[in-house]
Amino acid sequence: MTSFLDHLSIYSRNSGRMRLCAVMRTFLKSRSRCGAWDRLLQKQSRASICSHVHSFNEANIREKLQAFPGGSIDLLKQDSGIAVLTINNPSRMNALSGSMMLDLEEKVTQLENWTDGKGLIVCGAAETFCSGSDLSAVRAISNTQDGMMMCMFMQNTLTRLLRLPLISVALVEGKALGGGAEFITACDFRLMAPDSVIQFVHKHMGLVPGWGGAARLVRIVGAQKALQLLAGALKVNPTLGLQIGLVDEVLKDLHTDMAVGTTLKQAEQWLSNYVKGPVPVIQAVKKVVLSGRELPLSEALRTEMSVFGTVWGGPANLQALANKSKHK
Ligand SMILES: CCCC(=O)SCCNC(=O)CCNC(=O)[C@H](O)C(C)(C)COP(=O)(O)OP(=O)(O)OC[C@H]1O[C@@H](n2cnc3c(N)ncnc32)[C@H](O)[C@@H]1OP(=O)(O)O
Repeated sequence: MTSFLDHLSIYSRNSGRMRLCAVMRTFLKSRSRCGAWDRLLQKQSRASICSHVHSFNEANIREKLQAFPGGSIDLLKQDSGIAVLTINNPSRMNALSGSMMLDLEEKVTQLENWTDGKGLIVCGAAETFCSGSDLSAVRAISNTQDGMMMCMFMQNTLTRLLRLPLISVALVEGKALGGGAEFITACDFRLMAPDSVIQFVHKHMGLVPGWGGAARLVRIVGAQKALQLLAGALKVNPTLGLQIGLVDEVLKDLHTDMAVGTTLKQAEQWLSNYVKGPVPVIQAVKKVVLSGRELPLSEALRTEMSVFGTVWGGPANLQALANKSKHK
């Protein structure tokens, strides 16, 4: 547990004012009766890490965010076990308004409680992904304290999104800019439509990522490439995305191949390869990979064992044994 908490100490190094680390330690230690998985995962953030932070008034930030309405985050949970989360604010290229940030958190909570879920596709409405934070809200809360509160709220929400026991994929059509580029790093996989672009434009805005996008990007593409993408504010097209490992697949061009269906259909098809099978097994797969990704080895091994215990001798395991499965 120590090392995981040490990861969190970055908050206290970066912000003398907020003194997050000590508070988070106390908070997470108070949960020590739960398994490693529970400690790691989202239930802590439901109560919200943020609410335990000195000088972070969650009600206050909610009120502030609510003052910037527009757009919505729509969630469709399907019988297939794949949900579709749509960033919906087309008149602003799906920029995230304050109310959409609140909406996103509410939808993540719903997904945390979705016991039948296996997969998640995150996409944007009207053939574009997301142009980042709504600039009118950014302008209005440009003081440091409000900016940091918004940043923490979004970090918390996107961390919970990434930690869902669902296999998630971002479907990038059009543009994923700024916070939109950060958003896609909070999914397990990324698919790009042929003419789409991912760009961490933060540098051009006099910013760095704040929604956890830099930390996640380093883990996805490595520190060298992440530095290039952020310092150069490079435009990542599908070819570059594939080359650096930011993108897992480029979708077929709808204009040249009418048979492939919509981009969403293509994404569902792609994801279906990874979510075939019983819910407990698919969720267990996500859990062991997530703990391997986030925890120190010794703790990841312990978590893996406890997750293993949930499927060993379970219905799917017994069925496979009874069928004398061969894997030719
Ligand atoms: C920690 C988070 C950091 C951040 O996310 S900071 C925000 C970073 N994002 C940006 O700076 C994006 C700025 N926008 C753009 O570069 C361009 O609008 C973009 C997305 C390339 C689209 O260009 P075009 O296709 O030419 O379309 P356009 O410029 O006419 O935009 C259509 C309407 O959408 C609006 N829009 C686009 N991005 C927005 C945003 N982030 N916040 C608020 N409004 C935004 C834009 O103002 C325009 O509205 P209107 O038609 O002029 O009323």
